[in-house]
Amino acid sequence: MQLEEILAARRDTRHFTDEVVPDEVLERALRAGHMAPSVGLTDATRYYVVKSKEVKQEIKKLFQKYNRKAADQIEDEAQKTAYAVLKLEAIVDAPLGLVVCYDRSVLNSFTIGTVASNDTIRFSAVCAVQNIWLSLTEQGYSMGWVSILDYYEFKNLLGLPEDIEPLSYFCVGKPATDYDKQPMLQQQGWKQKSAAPSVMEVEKVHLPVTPAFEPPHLHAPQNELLAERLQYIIDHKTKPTGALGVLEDLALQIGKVFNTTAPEVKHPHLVVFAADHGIAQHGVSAYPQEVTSQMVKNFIEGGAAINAFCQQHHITLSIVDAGVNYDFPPNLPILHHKMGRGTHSFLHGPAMTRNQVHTCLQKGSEVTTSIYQTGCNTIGFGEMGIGNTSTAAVLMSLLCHIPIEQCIGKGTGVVKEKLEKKQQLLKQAIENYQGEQDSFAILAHFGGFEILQMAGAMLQAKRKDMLLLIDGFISSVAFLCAYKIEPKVKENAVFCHQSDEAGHRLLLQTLGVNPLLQLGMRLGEGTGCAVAFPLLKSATAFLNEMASFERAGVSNKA
Ligand SMILES: Cc1cc2ncn([C@H]3O[C@H](COP(=O)(O)O)[C@@H](O)[C@H]3O)c2cc1C
Ligand SMILES: O=C(O)c1cccnc1
Repeated sequence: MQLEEILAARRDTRHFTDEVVPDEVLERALRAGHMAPSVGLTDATRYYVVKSKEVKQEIKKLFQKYNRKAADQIEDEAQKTAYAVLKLEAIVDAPLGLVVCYDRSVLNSFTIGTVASNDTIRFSAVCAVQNIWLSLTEQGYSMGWVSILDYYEFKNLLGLPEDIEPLSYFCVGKPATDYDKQPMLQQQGWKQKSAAPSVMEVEKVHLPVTPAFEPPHLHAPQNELLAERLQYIIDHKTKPTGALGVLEDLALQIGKVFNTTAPEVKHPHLVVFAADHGIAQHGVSAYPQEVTSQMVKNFIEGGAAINAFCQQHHITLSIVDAGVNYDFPPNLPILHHKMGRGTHSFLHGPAMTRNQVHTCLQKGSEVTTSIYQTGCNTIGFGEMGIGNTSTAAVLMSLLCHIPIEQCIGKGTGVVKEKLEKKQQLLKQAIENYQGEQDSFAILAHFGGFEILQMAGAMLQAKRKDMLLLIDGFISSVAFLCAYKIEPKVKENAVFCHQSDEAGHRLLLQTLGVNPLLQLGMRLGEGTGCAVAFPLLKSATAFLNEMASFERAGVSNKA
């Protein structure tokens, strides 16, 4: 067969005969895969063959679980019915299964072509898949790509080593049909393939113009007279002096921030900034990177912890895609401020550029402005980003000059060897850093799109005289970044909860602040802010509603 013929005949196949695939056929196909280009000559593509019926059956169950999930997402009834009859896999019926994987441990040392995106390792595996597909077609066989799988569960099911990531599962065999020489989905009337490739010419460049982020111009210093008046009112409520403890400090702070003796929390809002981290590729989290995008969907569907607490306290929730490694549909109800598909790993090079730091601060600031315009005066900051306790730990260490060991915690639950690996990697990353020591250089090198957008949002909230609710470890590190730019941001910040993440207590101490709660939580998402919210309401309630000694006719102390 000529190349053109092979290309035209290649089909994503779901219907196979039970004819065994001879070893020579598979070997020839895998040799073709091995001839495919690989980024930086990494040769990181790995193959696993599945022949066992039992293994196939378990993989099929996983497919069925996710296929049900996919079907549930279809709203149109006719489309749902059409979808139900499509055969989208042949896991059990195909004589052979092939798992194409890539070994991400190649990222542990310098690898050509991965500086901009380590997706290139995965893309290399895809090139191998296409070669295998063409070789099988040439030999009279075919393959089907099973993409409806949860890769994390799939990886666990196969017992793949930690650094081996599955690209997908492929059904291999002799095709039982040629689908009338067209893609199966077209033959079945699901969709028509476009007649010709879509091609356009780029005729000019659009050079980025990033205005340097302007630190907030603050209004007049906080009003001393007002502070005295507030303290007087608090002290003359019908209670022993200081008897409402922390609520008194909180009432004083809220009054000062809102510049009134009768403060009210208006349209409270919680923003979760989500982004991915290149460092997650090195296995520093107990969970895979896909969880970030999956949790964003969970936030939208209302299923996360922060949804429950926001609903409980009537707090409006917004989600920002600050740089998740996933392309969300543009019509998803999130704020699209994507800086990229995750930062680069900071192990050997910078996570982002200085320009990106400025853009993050700017975009974060825009998020707050849009929320402020809804009449909100109280804003909480949460985050979601697999690997972000690592980024946060390094930023804390370098910005506060605290040894990294004291900043690292177990994050999502890394223990024993994995925790040791996290410690080693982060130590190594800091040792590898040869750049300047100013805050912006450090922020650019170690990054965190969501952390810096949060910092920008906090600075703008200060500028707008809003009350800032700070959550756990990561939110506090974002605050630290904002504080390095404008220390007065502290006047407006309420530290809601001391997380169980190891570095948080020390960070709060270093910032000289006291958290409202310590509930042993270590989640993030802004949950600490939401849980502490009733305390703010109690603070304003006693200030606004309690009688003074004079009004109630109660005798004050002698
Ligand atoms: C299901 C799930 C929901 C979460 N919600 C917040 N995080 C939290 O855990 C992550 C940080 O921990 P590490 O650095 O170990 O990855 C962040 O995404 C944080 O928001 C979650 C983590 C998971 C797994
Ligand atoms: O305190 C936090 O913000 C935190 C701790 C562990 C995991 N995720 C977030």
